[in-house]
Amino acid sequence: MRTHVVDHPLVAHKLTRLRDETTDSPTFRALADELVTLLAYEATREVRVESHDIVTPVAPTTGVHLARPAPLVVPILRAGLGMLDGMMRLLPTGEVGFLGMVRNEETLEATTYAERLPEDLSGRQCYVLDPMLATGGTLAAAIRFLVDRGADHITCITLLSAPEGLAKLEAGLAGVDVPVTVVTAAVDERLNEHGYIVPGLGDAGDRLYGLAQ
Ligand SMILES: O=P(O)(O)OC[C@H]1O[C@H](OP(=O)(O)OP(=O)(O)O)[C@H](O)[C@@H]1O
Ligand SMILES: O=c1cc[nH]c(=O)[nH]1
Ligand SMILES: [Mg+2]
Repeated sequence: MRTHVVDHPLVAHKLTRLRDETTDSPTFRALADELVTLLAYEATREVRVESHDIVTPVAPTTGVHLARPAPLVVPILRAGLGMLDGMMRLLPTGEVGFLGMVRNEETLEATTYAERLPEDLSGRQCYVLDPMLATGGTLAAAIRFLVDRGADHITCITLLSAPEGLAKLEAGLAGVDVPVTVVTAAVDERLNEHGYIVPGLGDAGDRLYGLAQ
């Protein structure tokens, strides 16, 4: 597993505003949207392209276009939905599959409550969107879903990651024969006793969409 921390002053600036507890929901949504577009630029560095002939007003030339099958973008509900538009701005011809997952706040175990993915992901590049990689349980389960269906290249985009979660994810991927990359805006200090990222930004889903029942 590779981890790529996007080191850019605009990312750091927007992330600081996102973390601030005084940032309201509309601003939080706008910042998450802007941040994911900046991260997506790095995350799509290995997106597959193929040669494509065109004619400019001056001369014929050969460029590239995105290869088929189209990449699959997978937001993890709820909070990953806040990253979807920002991602699709860069990959408008991508397809979208959905995974609904929630972490039990006592046991910190993730369970899946919704799944709408193509049955066959053979030969597909997948981009998983989830703002928070805390214990890593949610992303580990999401990656397993995609690998079981045949995905052969997986990139996870997160806004914040915890060192414990990155280590757990890497250990859990031992024996998985698919390249996995995590692209993140920051690796924070640690998890607290409730499994929250420190300093973090709190509950991403709640800050995007309000308190869950
Ligand atoms: O790395 P982990 O320890 O698994 O935690 C991370 C997960 O927790 C949050 O989701 P949550 O369960 O709060 O659901 P929500 O998006 O509906 O708020 C977050 O959006 C991640 O999906
Ligand atoms: O810090 C955290 C950890 C898990 N989920 C969140 O939304 N925030
Ligand atoms: Mg939540």
